[in-house]
Amino acid sequence: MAGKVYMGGEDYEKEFTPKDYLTTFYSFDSGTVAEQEIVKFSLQNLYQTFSTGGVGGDVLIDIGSGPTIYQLLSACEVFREIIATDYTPQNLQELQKWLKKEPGAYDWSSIVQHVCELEGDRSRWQEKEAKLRRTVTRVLRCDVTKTPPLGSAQVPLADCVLTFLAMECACPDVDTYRAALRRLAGLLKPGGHLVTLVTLRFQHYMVGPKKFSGVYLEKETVEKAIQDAGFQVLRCNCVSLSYSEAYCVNDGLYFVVARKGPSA
Ligand SMILES: C[S@@+](CC[C@H](N)C(=O)[O-])C[C@H]1O[C@@H](n2cnc3c(N)ncnc32)[C@H](O)[C@@H]1O
Repeated sequence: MAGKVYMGGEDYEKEFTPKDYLTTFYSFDSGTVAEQEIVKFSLQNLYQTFSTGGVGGDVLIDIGSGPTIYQLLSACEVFREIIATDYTPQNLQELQKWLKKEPGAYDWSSIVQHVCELEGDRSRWQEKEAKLRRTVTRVLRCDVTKTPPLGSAQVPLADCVLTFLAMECACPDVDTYRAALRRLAGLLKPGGHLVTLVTLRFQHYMVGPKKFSGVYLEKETVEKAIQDAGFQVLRCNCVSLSYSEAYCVNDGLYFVVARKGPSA
């Protein structure tokens, strides 16, 4: 329906079309400049975090994975197991299509090649894809507004929780966002890492013709919510990058690496 703004769980299940989302935001080589710059910013920070940044370990849980795998490409070199999660069943199906190399799966090769270039050898991109497929062991439903966020799934405490561009879409207000971060802290071992990218001053984004809203967050609100959830911020990178206005209305991006304190 023209003009309707979608928000939260049920709307995602009914209205979110993975392929529309992927072609708008992840066309990369053939896409729009603003979206390409944001993917490059994400990949550079993820590469740094999971290489010289020293974040690694046994299990990484990706919260709100959506239909995307770009956020896992550097992490798969330093984690034994990755668990991808999302609210929306059709996103999990899209992920499985790529993981199982099924017909119609999204072509991530230009982004995979970019990550391999960052890591020093662009030619190993097919090896990298195979490595990621081996490392993602589970694809689970999740709802960050519920306790526990992964429902009845039995998962070990993780060494890292990754969540990119999801929490601001999942939470209608700051209190829900703060509570959701505390739930993510509960998924981590003490000393475990939170790695997150948040769109600042987010108003809405388009998935095909559908408009989805979320919570409007300032940098300071994100930082305080992370600290109040029991994390110590180790590294942050706030930039004025914004999406093409036709696709998403935000003003800036905030990348944060934080560590769960002993008492959290
Ligand atoms: C903008 S997409 C981000 C996808 C991907 N992480 C990326 O970096 O492009 C937002 C995602 O949040 C998910 N989501 C919405 N509500 C959620 C909730 N309550 N719990 C977990 N995920 C949710 C949606 O299904 C969607 O995949």
